[in-house]
Amino acid sequence: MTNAIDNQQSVLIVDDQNINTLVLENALSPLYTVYTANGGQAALNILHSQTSIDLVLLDIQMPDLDGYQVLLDIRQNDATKNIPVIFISAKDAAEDEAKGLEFGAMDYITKPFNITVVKARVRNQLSLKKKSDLLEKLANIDGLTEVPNRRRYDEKLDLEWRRCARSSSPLSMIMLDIDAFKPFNDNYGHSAGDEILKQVASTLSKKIRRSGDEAFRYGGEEFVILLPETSFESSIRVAEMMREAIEALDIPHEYSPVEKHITVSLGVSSIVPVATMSAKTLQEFTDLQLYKAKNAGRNQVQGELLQV
Ligand SMILES: Nc1nc2c(ncn2[C@@H]2O[C@H](COP(=O)(O)OP(=O)(O)OP(=O)(O)O)[C@@H](O)[C@H]2O)c(=O)[nH]1
Repeated sequence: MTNAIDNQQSVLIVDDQNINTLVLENALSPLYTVYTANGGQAALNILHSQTSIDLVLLDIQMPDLDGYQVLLDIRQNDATKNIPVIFISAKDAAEDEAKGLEFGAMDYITKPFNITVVKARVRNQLSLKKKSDLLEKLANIDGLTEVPNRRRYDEKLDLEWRRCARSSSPLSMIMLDIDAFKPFNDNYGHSAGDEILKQVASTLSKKIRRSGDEAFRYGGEEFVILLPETSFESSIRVAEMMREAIEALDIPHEYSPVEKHITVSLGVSSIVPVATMSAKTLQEFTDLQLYKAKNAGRNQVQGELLQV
């Protein structure tokens, strides 16, 4: 295995014949980070680990899991379903190639292969992968604040809801809304308002320490933070820390009825999700906590455990 270099794309070569693996590895490792597996199960072990793979070169006939079974697993798994696969096989009949492509492979190379052609096809697939990764990233990021957007939040909420339900662990949510943002915009101007949104987003992102936690722009001047596997008490502490951090920015707001600087209100809730319930239940309950914080005078955290 070659050491990963920053920004270098990664290729996983799967073949039970060592000689094929060696030839491919020699040709590709000067250009990419290369991983190798000598069977289907070994390939899935690599793909299911944290390693990020950009392309799989997959043999079809292997003694344990064959290439079709590996490809099926790749497509069924959320974390791997978008990884392009090139079949590389001695099965060289037109119907084998058609079957491989219909199965979901992006390309099909027959053995014995010409290494220059393999390199060109690998380069083409990796170039497409780079573009689709970029589009995926842009589709999930809020253009103004550069934090993940509502679309990404909807996906993540659904994913974490199901994950926490499986492990019976709490999922917590914080909803945060800037206080008196309308008078800020009205008096300081819309672009000054945009700057505040950027500063709030960046402060929230800095305050997020655990790897599973994430802040999203929910819409307008509202943000939502998801904290998987986090207790209600811990989430209240995180919310209070965020409130203090934004207040500490000390951004003047002469027209706020709350303080003479920018403040935020936060609602917090937690639940141990059950698969039969909708994740929106938690969202609506957290929104209710935010409403309580606004009604109780703003610049504060309100929360309640959601029990089923
Ligand atoms: N600058 C800027 N303003 C935005 C953006 N999205 C929403 N807003 C403004 O956010 C303000 C939200 O105002 P309201 O919902 O009345 O709330 P508020 O004045 O913050 O009052 P409370 O939330 O009750 O404290 C409106 O003036 C919107 O125009 C944005 O992207 N940029």
